[in-house]
Amino acid sequence: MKPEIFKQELAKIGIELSDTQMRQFQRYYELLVEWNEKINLTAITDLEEVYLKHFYDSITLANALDLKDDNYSICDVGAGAGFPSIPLKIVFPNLKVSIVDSLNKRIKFLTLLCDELQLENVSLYHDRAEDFGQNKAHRESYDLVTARAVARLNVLSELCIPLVKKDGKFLALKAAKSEEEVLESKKAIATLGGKLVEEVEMTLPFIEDKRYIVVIEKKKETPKKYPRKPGTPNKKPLK
Ligand SMILES: C[S@@+](CC[C@H](N)C(=O)[O-])C[C@H]1O[C@@H](n2cnc3c(N)ncnc32)[C@H](O)[C@@H]1O
Repeated sequence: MKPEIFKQELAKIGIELSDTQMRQFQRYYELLVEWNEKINLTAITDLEEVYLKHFYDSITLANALDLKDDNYSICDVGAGAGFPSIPLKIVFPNLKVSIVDSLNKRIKFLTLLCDELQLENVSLYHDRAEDFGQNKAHRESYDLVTARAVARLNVLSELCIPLVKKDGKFLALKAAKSEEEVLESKKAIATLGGKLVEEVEMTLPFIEDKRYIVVIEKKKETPKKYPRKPGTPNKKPLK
């Protein structure tokens, strides 16, 4: 998807990008490709593919809730090179973004990126989500928590739901087969204090790939023992 088409496709879903925002995406692309030569950030480096499969795909989260007016705090768990939260921050500058990732090289890239793009109200944390979720400063403190391509939903729920404040939402961006993952995770979601609200289905333009946003609302406090210690959610997923 060429940058101009990206702009047109976003306009179709009610998002109008300014010249400044278009320049921010262009600079994001340049830095991503430049840094990808030094540290592994993404397998996708072709301009049109980055605009579609990273930038546009990240912004599809806006199909699940209106991000325009509320000054939501959003935590992106395992954002890697910044997806989905940095494209969302460019489009919705009112968001208060926190990113937690266990790889310091990626946090360093994001520090430089946020500086170059002059993004305000972005906090970056080098930490494991399992420890971050037990940290009083972050536990049950975000309106929204999101993640893309980090783990299966049952594992991801343990990493993300503890960070969501009561009545807030966990939004998992998923590619195919999300129904299977949702079924497998139902009990874990309930154990962690969440409730499945809906699965928003959409299709990426041009390539017709299906995408899903699993929306989980936090109904009750998460029991203190979750998340368990680093590595355990992955080794012994909640059943
Ligand atoms: C496959 S990458 C996906 C990155 C990005 N979300 C995307 O969609 O392009 C997974 C990222 O999650 C991070 N990650 C994996 N497990 C984690 C954990 N337990 N706590 C924090 N970060 C984690 C990795 O360091 C990596 O940057």
